Amino acid sequence: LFFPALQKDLDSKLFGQHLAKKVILNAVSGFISNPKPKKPLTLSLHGWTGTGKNFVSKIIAENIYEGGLNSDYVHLFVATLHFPHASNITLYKDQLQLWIRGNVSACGRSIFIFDEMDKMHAGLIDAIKPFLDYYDHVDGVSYQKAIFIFLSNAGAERITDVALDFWRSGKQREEIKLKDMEPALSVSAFNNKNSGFWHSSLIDRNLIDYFVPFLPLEYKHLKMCIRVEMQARGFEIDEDIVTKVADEMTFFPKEERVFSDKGCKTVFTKLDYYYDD
Ligand SMILES: Nc1ncnc2c1ncn2[C@@H]1O[C@H](COP(=O)(O)OP(=O)(O)OP(=O)(O)O)[C@@H](O)[C@H]1O
Repeated sequence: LFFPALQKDLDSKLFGQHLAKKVILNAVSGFISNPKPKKPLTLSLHGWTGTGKNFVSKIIAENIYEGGLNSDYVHLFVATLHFPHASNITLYKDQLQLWIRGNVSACGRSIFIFDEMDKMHAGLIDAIKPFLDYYDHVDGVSYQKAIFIFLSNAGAERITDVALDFWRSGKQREEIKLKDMEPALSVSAFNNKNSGFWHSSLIDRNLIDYFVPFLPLEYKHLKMCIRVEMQARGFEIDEDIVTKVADEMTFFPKEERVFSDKGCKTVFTKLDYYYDD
């Protein structure tokens, strides 16, 4: 495979996401090794909160640019932070287009990450659409080497249902295939009021290259996240504390308690309690 460093990072750092790992590795290494892509790479990452969507985006960025998210060529937009007021949409739209254009003119291989896609105003999605398409140039600028990564919780409930079905029938999580997730990531799934129909306008025009499902995380994955954090803080791994922190998290569904409802997101603050001196 073309991108051994990315593979190594995903294998060692990303827990419990065999589907996402595979799709992302193929998509990114294929795209980077293609000298003349016909359109920018567009990835849409879906899943429950705290399951690794931002984390993976960071790993991708770090493998392409030194400094990762801090690189001048990597841009992160968070809908509620950068585009908070619906009344300013026209302004945001112009700014966003100028910004994307300016950055891609300076570096063709710019990376744009849009977090909270499901909270993004439809007008803003329209504003980025032309950049995602199969055009050689848009006003003299070629966007074909750029990478756009969209993050959202859209489809998360359906992804979780599929994972739960597998769990209930005693099958291994790793047996879940991409094809099992197709219904969860289909146009109809996004067309309900909860996930917003932002997606259908991108899907209809085939502007998204890959839909990447993130599975809800289990107890054992939380423990893995906690161990990583302990080591990062320079502590020996203390399995007693690992268990205590993992036990403090809440799991769903109520009866079976299989999946963490915050993913790995809050394990780190819970750890503070044990190392507060
Ligand atoms: N699958 C995972 N493997 C390893 N670490 C993970 C995983 N998922 C989450 N983490 C850890 O938890 C932190 C929070 O996860 P992250 O921000 O990636 O969640 P997210 O899926 O983007 O959530 P949200 O939908 O709420 O934005 C990460 O920075 C990482 O340290």
